[in-house]
Amino acid sequence: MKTSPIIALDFESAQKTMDFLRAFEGNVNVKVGMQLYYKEGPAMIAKLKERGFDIFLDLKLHDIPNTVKSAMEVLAGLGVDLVNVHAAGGKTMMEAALEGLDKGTPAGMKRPSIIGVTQLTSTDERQVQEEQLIQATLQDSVLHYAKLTKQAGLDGVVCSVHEAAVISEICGPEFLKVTPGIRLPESGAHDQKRIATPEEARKEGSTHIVVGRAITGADNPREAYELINARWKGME
Ligand SMILES: O=c1ccn([C@@H]2O[C@H](COP(=O)(O)O)[C@@H](O)[C@H]2O)c(=O)[nH]1
Repeated sequence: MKTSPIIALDFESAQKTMDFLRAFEGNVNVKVGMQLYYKEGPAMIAKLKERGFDIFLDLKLHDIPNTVKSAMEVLAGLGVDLVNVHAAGGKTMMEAALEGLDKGTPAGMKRPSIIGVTQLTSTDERQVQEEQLIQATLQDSVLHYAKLTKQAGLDGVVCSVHEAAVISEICGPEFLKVTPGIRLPESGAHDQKRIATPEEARKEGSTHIVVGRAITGADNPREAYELINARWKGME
């Protein structure tokens, strides 16, 4: 994927999505999540590909290895650029995901990159310890999942900006650190717990930032995108 911000297309229909994208050229990255994909399916991906967008299909697969492998085999045929699984599904599940992706990628096409979700950016320290009953800090838990993801042969992780630097140290700078939870200083956190600005993401070594509501909820989404892109790339 290009290094420009990945816009989270959390819309309820193809119509609303394409209306929103009218202000954008095909040279931006977009993310299709559960809401849009479950509503519109593969036809939505085809529409976005037609317009030339790079696509992150964010379905966060988490199931037994055989099921994830078969599902990835299907997703590989869609022609998206990036897919993901939950690292909590374990190393064997992630290896199976990669196997399915390799198997399903049509001849002559590049295999989509695949990353593991460590701890959701809506999770905080208390939840890790009290709800997940993990006897470690949130950062150690994220780092553990990052190492597991790397051992399984995946291309990187979803994490927050706050863990990107330490993951780079341990897993290497080229290991993808795709970081949601991006906010401008003036915007609210909503349901996110581990938030950061585009500038912090650049300084901490995120390879990609995912931005939803700070762009889609703005009065002028194109202007918000340009501002975030400039701050992310250090052009402001
Ligand atoms: O840990 C994660 C993994 C995925 N997401 C997704 O990113 C966007 C963020 O949207 P905002 O409106 O910018 O909060 C959303 O689609 C999530 O499903 C995440 O936030 N955290």
